[in-house]
Amino acid sequence: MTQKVAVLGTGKIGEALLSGMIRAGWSPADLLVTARRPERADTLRERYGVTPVTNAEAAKTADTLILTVKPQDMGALVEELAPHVPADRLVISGAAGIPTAYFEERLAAGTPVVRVMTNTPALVDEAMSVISGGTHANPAHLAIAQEIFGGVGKTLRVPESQQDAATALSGSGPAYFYFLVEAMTDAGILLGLPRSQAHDLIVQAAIGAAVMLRDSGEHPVKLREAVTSPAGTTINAIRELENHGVRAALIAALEAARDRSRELASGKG
Ligand SMILES: NC(=O)C1=CN([C@@H]2O[C@H](COP(=O)(O)OP(=O)(O)OC[C@H]3O[C@@H](n4cnc5c(N)ncnc54)[C@H](OP(=O)(O)O)[C@@H]3O)[C@@H](O)[C@H]2O)C=CC1
Ligand SMILES: O=C(O)[C@@H]1CCC=N1
Repeated sequence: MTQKVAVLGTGKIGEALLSGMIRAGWSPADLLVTARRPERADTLRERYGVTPVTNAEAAKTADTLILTVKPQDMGALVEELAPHVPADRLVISGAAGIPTAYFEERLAAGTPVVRVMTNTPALVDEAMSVISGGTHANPAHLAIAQEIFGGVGKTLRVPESQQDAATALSGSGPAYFYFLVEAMTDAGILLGLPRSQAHDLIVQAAIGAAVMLRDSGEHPVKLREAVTSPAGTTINAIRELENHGVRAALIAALEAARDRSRELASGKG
């Protein structure tokens, strides 16, 4: 961990990663951050003891640059960085959609680029980070990305051709579960429960189900069967979910997210 790492564009994902790296034992002295607004830079310095720098300074000083701006802001950032990034810097992109080739075409020839799709549970060290290397990324570069993102949760290496799908599943995934919790809490209110109680019941059901999915090794169908008693309550709910096409809606939703990730590939959004 003797590397200097810079997080460029430290917003929600950048901060989640930064805070996780510090929890995982990185020294704030080895971490640089960049922000577009001075007050944001001040907040990050006060909160984490890290050093705010300009994008150009980060490019010159850090061994590894992690780019966590929105895909729509990536073009401007890469243009600003290009004259300053020596070809031996490892560039990690955390942006949805944008392929490693985009960076390789715009940065010094031979620059190693790694693409990572993480998610917001990085804030609680439960991220799923999906990692792919570009043309010049060797196993050592991938290992650095794995070390950094492994500090905030699980990692998985995939061919870059699967990154848009991974973005639809795990990158956006937390939002689908929050959406379901929100909808089920509304259902609880319809059934006469106070909102806070409905929220607590659904959240604990979600946590219990998630831990069983992770720890039991059982297929989700088996776990669902164990809840679904013959002529019981659950099967009535499942029938309504099927009647309303929830399974088909989820398949279509994730396909739409995958397609949007592909659209973002140009960096223009
Ligand atoms: N949110 C999520 O769940 C996930 C997001 N991602 C990816 O992570 C990236 C960041 O997303 P997210 O954290 O949500 O977005 P945020 O808008 O929260 O963070 C991006 C930050 O970058 C700053 N910024 C933009 N341009 C520059 C620049 N040129 N120099 C310095 N800072 C700059 C923005 O400043 P300002 O505050 O002024 O706008 C902002 O603070 C995206 O590419 C997204 O695809 C990946 C997985 C999950
Ligand atoms: O919605 C988005 O574009 C980002 C990428 C994955 C999750 N959030």
